[in-house]
Amino acid sequence: RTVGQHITYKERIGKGRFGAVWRGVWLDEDVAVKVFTSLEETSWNQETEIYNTGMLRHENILGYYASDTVGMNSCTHNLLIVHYHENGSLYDYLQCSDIDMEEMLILAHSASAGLAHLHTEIKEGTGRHGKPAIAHRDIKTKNILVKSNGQCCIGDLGHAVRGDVKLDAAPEKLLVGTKRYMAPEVLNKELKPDFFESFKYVDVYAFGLVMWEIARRARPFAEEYRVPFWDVVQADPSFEEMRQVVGVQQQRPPIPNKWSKEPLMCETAKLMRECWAQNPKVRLTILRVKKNLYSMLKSTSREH
Ligand SMILES: Nc1cccc(Nc2ncnc3[nH]ccc(=O)c23)c1
Repeated sequence: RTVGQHITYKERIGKGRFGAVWRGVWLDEDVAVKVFTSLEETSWNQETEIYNTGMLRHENILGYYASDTVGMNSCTHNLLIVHYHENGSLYDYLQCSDIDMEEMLILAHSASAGLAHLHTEIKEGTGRHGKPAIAHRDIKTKNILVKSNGQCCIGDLGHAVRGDVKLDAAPEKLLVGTKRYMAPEVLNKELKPDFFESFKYVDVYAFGLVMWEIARRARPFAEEYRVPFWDVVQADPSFEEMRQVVGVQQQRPPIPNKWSKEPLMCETAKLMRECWAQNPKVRLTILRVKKNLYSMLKSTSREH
């Protein structure tokens, strides 16, 4: 009896594009199990392969237990078993509570630390397996989870690509990710697939939008939760709609004037602007974003 059979399924907690997510118990551990239907085999394979890349364990990457295939006669199901987080996604978390500036910085910094770990190539060392640089390609608040310690961890690696493998650069293969969060170069179909850095620039653009979603919920200026471009494109926007708004008109989420009264909100606004710049090469690296957020975090009250 392989890993898949030992799971006790408790309740269905999510329904994504790729299969459903269940809360379960496996060997006394709370787990989340993503159940892929057989037609989502590629996404399950990709997410499994990425998780099995060496040295992918990190406090700000969604913890992986196992992948398994369980078959009931004809229909087989592919499973991905990960750590369970009661708070759910950052998208869920930001809906139900506003936050203070320190929480804002902890959420943003920890998410940037997870993305920085993905982006960073770690060379083989004595006794270390190393890891290739990895680009996520679907950064958004729904793919980031909130841990009980208030830090984020990055999930949903189904679209991730490694810097050390040749990518099938068929044009339609490059239009992955969530349209609302697509960078201008993706929407204008100007992405350079043979240049791995361009996938990192795409991640940083989306990270800027995530920072805006978090910052908007920070007291004393907290506003209702909104997704980026909530007021300029319709729900489930088309590719063409997003291309017009982000690619052609170069629109970005609005920075409220009242943020200029508070130095930390000013700096946060500056950071997100440097993430979502139209020209990919002008954007900060996620490592620089992480360092800036950490120095802002240190300047707030409690030590970190
Ligand atoms: N990428 C990926 C793969 C497998 C499960 C998930 N989702 C989750 N993982 C951990 N805790 C959670 N808590 C609440 C809702 C969730 O959806 C959830 C994401």
